[in-house]
Amino acid sequence: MRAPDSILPLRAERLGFSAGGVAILSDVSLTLAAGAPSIIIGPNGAGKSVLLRLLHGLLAPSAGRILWAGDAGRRQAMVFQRPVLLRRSVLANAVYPLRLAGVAAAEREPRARAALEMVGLAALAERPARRLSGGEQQRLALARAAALSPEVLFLDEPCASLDPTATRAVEDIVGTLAARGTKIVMTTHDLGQARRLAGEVLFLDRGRLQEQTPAATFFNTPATSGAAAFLRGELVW
Ligand SMILES: Nc1ncnc2c1ncn2[C@@H]1O[C@H](COP(=O)(O)OP(=O)(O)OP(=O)(O)O)[C@@H](O)[C@H]1O
Repeated sequence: MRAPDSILPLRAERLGFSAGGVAILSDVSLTLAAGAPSIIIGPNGAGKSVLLRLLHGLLAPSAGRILWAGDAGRRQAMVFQRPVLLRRSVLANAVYPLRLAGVAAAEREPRARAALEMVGLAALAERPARRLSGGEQQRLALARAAALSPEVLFLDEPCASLDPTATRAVEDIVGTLAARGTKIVMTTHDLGQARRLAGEVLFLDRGRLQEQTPAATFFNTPATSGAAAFLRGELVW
């Protein structure tokens, strides 16, 4: 089923990515539909970030193709492990992408402030963004993306360098966005986090998609021996 005017589902057909003659992703086919978060997990170097960058359009596939159901344009966004913030205030960082997106001037600040409120940074709006803690910076990056109301939000290891409290704050924001109807597609190293957030799990191993399975099924009865070994902690991260 597809809502009218939706950019979902997103389909990848036999996606491949090679660099310097080395295959990094091979033959990845998947469909991402609206609904609960899709969480991509797998050992170190499996190709999780590369897959996310391909889907977002930051990398061009060496093989296969990516098909959105509508004009994805600015309706999909990505937040990276280490956000790059402007050397300006928190508020200015949240306003800037709205200006780039052509949002009417009068609407920018209210939308940016609402997004800051959502991530718990409203009180820090006038602070220099680069003075924020790592967790606050990541929350600002999420606010900046959320202000654009994307239908799909790609998150690449958003909690990689955060402590448990900051991690939970980011997870709460991800949960809020998902509940509002934003499709979250996220990579993580943290199996606990995957259990907490995932509607479905995509398990990637050595550049191949081994499973795309509803989360409860994946964690209880993974279909592949590789995923079972990974869940037992037997695959190198
Ligand atoms: N643009 C690129 N050019 C060449 N090699 C790359 C490029 N991007 C990633 N790689 C290599 O591709 C492999 C997969 O990288 P990727 O970052 O997607 O893995 P990952 O699953 O996200 O790993 P990790 O869990 O360590 O973050 C790695 O061996 C990496 O060095």
